[in-house]
Amino acid sequence: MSAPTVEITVPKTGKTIKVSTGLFINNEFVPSVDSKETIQCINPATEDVIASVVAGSAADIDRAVAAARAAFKTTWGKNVTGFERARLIHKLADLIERDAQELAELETLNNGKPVRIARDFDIGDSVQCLRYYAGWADKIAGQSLEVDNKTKFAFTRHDPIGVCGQIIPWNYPIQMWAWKIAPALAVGCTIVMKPSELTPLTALKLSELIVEAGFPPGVVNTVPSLGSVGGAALSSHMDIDKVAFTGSTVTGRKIMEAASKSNLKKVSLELGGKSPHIIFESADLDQATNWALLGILYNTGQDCTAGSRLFVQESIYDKFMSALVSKAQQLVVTDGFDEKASGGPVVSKIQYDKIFKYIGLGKEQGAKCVTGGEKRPGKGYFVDPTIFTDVTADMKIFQDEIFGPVLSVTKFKTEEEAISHANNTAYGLGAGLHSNDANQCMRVANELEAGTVWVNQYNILYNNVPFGGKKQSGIGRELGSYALEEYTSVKAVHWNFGEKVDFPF
Ligand SMILES: NC(=O)C1=CN([C@@H]2O[C@H](COP(=O)(O)OP(=O)(O)OC[C@H]3O[C@@H](n4cnc5c(N)ncnc54)[C@H](O)[C@@H]3O)[C@@H](O)[C@H]2O)C=CC1
Ligand code: BAL
Repeated sequence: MSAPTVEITVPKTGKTIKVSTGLFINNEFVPSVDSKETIQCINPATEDVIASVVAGSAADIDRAVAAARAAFKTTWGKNVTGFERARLIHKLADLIERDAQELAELETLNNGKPVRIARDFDIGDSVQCLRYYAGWADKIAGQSLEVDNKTKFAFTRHDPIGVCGQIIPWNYPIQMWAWKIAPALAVGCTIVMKPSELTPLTALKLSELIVEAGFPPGVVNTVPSLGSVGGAALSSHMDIDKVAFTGSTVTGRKIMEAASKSNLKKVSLELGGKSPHIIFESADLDQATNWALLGILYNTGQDCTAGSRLFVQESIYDKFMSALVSKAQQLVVTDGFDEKASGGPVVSKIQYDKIFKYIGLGKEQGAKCVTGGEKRPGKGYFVDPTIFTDVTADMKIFQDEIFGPVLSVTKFKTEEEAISHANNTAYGLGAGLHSNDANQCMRVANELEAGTVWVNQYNILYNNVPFGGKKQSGIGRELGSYALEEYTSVKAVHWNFGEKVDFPF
């Protein structure tokens, strides 16, 4: 039996896109084994239901894992050359590039982000990410190690780790899909992908491209499911070798616990943040205001590296803040299909309510809201850029990840004070600083406790540069050659070509 489909007409091109709303297993769309539950996909700009997709069960995860294991043992894993893996990944990248507009519009409908950004940045980067890892696929190599010049040597193999569960969030549904599958496929792993229940549509559409690219059945499988069902089943599965996750720190802890209580699978976690962004008095103030706004408002603040705590040196504070607030008020937050949109709605009612809860807490705890912070009338989960000043370290808006367009600003006097404020957090994902003093840039970058530090810029990532967190922002690295280590298992082979052993020894 095949799975149902839904026809969705996207506003910009007026095209009608057919999306399968079932599970994608063994290169086919199929209904659930036992679940009658569905997940409703909402357009956050209008609050309309776009589609309902299957809510996969634990039994569906079992079926997908079995397909992935069979492929790993037969058509993928060590049974396919790196050259062939590269060819297929390149083909997938080409197909995504071909369908970029359609995919972008579907992404905007379900996630809310501006279609221009979805197409040119999220999808543009995803295509590059696939091509970057396609380049690695035929270059996965171990080491040859001298242990004894006469009778023995050793070498290592970098084997694919096996079947990988990949659990992705809703803030970058296509891009996180690409970041996860590209390195895994490049080294020869097979995949069971669980998209976020809030944004499953593009992962289902991308699954069609997996077939068209020519990947063998079972190499990539997609199971839309609730986190507490499908995500939990993947994390505790006895036949999954690795779980890669992007999402909240709370869920990251659950995944690690489930992994430790099941088969001790390898886990990589890309979690939350409360990233500091420091503006020193020598900075180019016009540029620094632009980067500060991009840091907090890109993707409507729904970004794990959002520069949500801004520290501004006292001597430039008034001038900087007046420019920052005036620019923030010029940004257009509206339906992502509107050409003028710099930002769209936040993804869901839950996220909208969470953001306004924190805005309320900021006001209650004595921070000064200098722009935004009010609900708009009408439909859609729109939150205007919101800036709080006079924020102190004891306030909730200073410590907690809000995941919305809400900036906390704190004034500082000295470099030491700025560093101390910046590191006063349980998180350690991103950090940024602006200064024209090269020695200061180097000193401060060295002191900041974060997996990524941006100097005189913010939030710009490249596929060849590693990304990940320290402290409670995560474990492991994505992107760059570092991500390959997350998906490989190193085997040491010791070879004897002459040494004899006496018996009894
Ligand atoms: N670091 C990041 O990029 C992200 C951070 N977040 C943070 O998390 C907050 C809550 O958002 P949520 O959507 O609830 O995040 P979440 O961490 O619950 O969801 C992310 C993914 O984890 C899955 N999941 C949920 N519970 C699970 C479980 N027990 N086992 C395995 N997988 C599970 C979800 O289905 C989704 O696919 C946001 O307000 C934000 O602060 C959310 C999304 C991305
Ligand atoms: N911007 C990096 C990925 C994330 O926010 O989840």
